[in-house]
Amino acid sequence: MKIAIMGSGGDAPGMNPAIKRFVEVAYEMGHEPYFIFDGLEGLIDGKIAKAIYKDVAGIIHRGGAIIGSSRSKRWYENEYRKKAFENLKEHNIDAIVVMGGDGSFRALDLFNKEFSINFVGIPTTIDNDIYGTDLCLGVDTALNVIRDAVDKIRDTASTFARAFVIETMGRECGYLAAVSAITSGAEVCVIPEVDFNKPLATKILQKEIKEGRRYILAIVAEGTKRTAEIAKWLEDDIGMETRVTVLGHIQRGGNPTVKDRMLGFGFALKALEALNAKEEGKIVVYKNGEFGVESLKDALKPYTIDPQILSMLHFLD
Ligand SMILES: Nc1ncnc2c1ncn2[C@@H]1O[C@H](COP(=O)(O)OP(=O)(O)OP(=O)(O)O)[C@@H](O)[C@H]1O
Ligand SMILES: O=P(O)(O)OC[C@H]1O[C@](O)(CO)[C@@H](O)[C@@H]1O
Repeated sequence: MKIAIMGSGGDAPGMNPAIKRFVEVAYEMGHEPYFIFDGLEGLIDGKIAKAIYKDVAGIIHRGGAIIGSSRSKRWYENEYRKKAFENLKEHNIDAIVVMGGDGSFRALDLFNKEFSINFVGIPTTIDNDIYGTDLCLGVDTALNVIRDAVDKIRDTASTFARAFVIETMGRECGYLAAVSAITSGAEVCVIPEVDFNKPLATKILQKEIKEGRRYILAIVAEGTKRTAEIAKWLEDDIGMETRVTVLGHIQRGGNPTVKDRMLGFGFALKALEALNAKEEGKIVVYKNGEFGVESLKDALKPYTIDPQILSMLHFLD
């Protein structure tokens, strides 16, 4: 088979190890690997090329994706999807492996329904908001970037006796904020999935300050849109000078961790195995330490954060 790999939506560390493994294993299995550059935008513009071993040499440690990614407005119009199909036909591509989030899976599903181009999805997003997989590619590296940032912020917070509000990415999903708050020992965590009990937090923090607490770390998920409000509350009601740090896109960068390299390898291998087994429109998942595939319908179900993680958030109760 001629199989192309592409990135789509937000990039995530681990894409390069996945790309490397994809090319190597595709050749081992007797397939011809291709690259689609710059995501759906590149697919529309015909940025497609055969991949060779040399392309993937020395990329294992690099964040981002050597093949690029994009969000595409044009993809919503049929005329551009038709153009994309013609580009694939020109190269006789049989199937696509797409590294992306739920939006990208929807995009490829629509394409498959219209033009019968099979695809397999690799859940790739730092948000960890895909149902059925314990981890998406890139999450572990993002968590380590956040851990490093919070450790550094703690140094200055404790020196200056200040409160810090640290905003994490994740869209509507509070996974990054929750796990970061737990593993960094933050005093406050505000995520979309849990009601934040402000009166209780006020009572506890005021008591702790009386007893000598010098600084406060508050981790707020971007999806709550409460960063400014929490900063004002810490300053006005809790009475501590407060600063805000929005971590932003640094969370999407950096050398992939060992975990993300291993996940990249495993996801790529499973994606190719799924295509060999003639699976149609499946999503690769990593569950309880094993790689498997699930239907797109399942992958698009609303994600849930592991209740064990949520239960660990009750450190303010
Ligand atoms: N329902 C849809 N139908 C067709 N195409 C879609 C749909 N949703 C998204 N897409 C296409 O897929 C692209 C990627 O989707 P999106 O921007 O939502 O990122 P994603 O894959 O969910 O990843 P991330 O988690 O990083 O945001 C969009 O820019 C758009 O071109
Ligand atoms: O890179 P962009 O298009 O600004 O998107 C940012 C969004 O993408 C993500 O990094 C990944 O989905 C989200 O956490 C964030 O809200």
